[in-house]
Amino acid sequence: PIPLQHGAHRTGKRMDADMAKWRGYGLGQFIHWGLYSILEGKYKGKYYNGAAEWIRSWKEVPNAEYDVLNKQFNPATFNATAWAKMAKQMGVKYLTFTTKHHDGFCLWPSKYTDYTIESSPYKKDIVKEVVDAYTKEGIDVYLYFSIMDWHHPDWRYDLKTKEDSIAFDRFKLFTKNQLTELLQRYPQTKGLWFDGTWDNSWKKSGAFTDSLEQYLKSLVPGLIIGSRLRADEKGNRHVDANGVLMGDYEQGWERKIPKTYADVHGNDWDCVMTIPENGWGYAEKWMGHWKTTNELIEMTAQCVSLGGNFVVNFGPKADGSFRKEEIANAKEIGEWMKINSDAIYNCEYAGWEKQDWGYYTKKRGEDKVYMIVFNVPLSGSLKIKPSANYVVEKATLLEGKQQLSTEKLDYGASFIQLPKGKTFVKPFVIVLDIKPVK
Ligand SMILES: C#C[C@@H]1N[C@@H](C)[C@@H](O)[C@H]1O
Repeated sequence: PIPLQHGAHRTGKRMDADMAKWRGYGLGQFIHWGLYSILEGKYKGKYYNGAAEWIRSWKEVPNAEYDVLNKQFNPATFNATAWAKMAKQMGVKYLTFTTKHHDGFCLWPSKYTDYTIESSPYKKDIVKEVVDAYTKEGIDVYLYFSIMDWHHPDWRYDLKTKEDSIAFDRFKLFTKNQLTELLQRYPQTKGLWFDGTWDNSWKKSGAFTDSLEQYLKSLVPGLIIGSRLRADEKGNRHVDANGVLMGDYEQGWERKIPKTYADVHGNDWDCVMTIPENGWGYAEKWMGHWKTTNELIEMTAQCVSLGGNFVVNFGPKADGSFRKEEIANAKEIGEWMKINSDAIYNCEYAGWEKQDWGYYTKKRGEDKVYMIVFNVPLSGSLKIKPSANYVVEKATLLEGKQQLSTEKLDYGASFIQLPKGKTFVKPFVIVLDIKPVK
């Protein structure tokens, strides 16, 4: 291997209790809320053809006009408890919430800049309201933080001159101070979700990213940080020059899901996903296809079946209310999770040969495999092929507990017979009680 001082300091998964809990979440919620929510993806009647939270980068929007939106931000009817209760009903186990996005506006009263919620008519500490409300509902909170900060005068995309480096040194201290502030003000925080770390300035700061991660974990032992924070001393991100993951889990699955288990390289991972095709902050017009609840449930099953978590993004309006489509998705996912969450929470990759009807998940530490069925074959028989180290003792519909008959086939496969005459109109789960083969 290539000798590295600031590459990965651990190979393989983190195996402590905090990470075990993270591994078992299954379903999470992302929330993007900030000044961009005021513009709603449009400006002077023209619609931005990009992600709404990036509208400041659109040439139609003068930065000076965007940057004073803080004077308008006033979600007077914002109710963090209502958000948390919607999330609880949806069945999410963790939240990732934007404290500061690329525009540099802080939703907490940071003392390291005046570009914060205190400079808005709203004034109150939104991060605290959200952290407290979700924690009270038993949902773990992770704080999203953009390293790239378009508003800060010392931010640099690259370090070309001595002046760049002097400015960026100030910026790195500013960053460290803000992160310290977040962890000290919101001690319930379970982890940090970094973004905006793709530019050369950060890639050239490998040593700093390494010391920063170690410093943050010294402040909060057990803190969970994904692979987007670090760069090694050669400018590699996510994985170091030896291909080893830098971070507690792979954070590259943004709006994409691994195809096979091989794609996750034995790492922990989660997928963060928009309901429209792209766009995280509120946009009046969602771009392209809007994912249905069944699609979002299938993506959840797909992620958990490959050993990851699935995180659905919500983009509330400037007043803190959610659009009706997101409210419907949350409600319908919650109704499905109420019946089927056994197949999602604390489950892992089963390692059985994937079949066309859907996805397997395996309960961590138990002899139970779940079949999450999306495609019922016309034959009404679902083929399964357990891994050689297990035999199936019993097959039961999770909802209603009806036992299903099975028919042995060659090569260790079996058919599971669905009840005749029963039509399935929603994805459903079959529980397989399995026994290890001595
Ligand atoms: C690109 C990019 C950012 N990463 C996603 C999680 C959103 O925050 C988007 O703006």
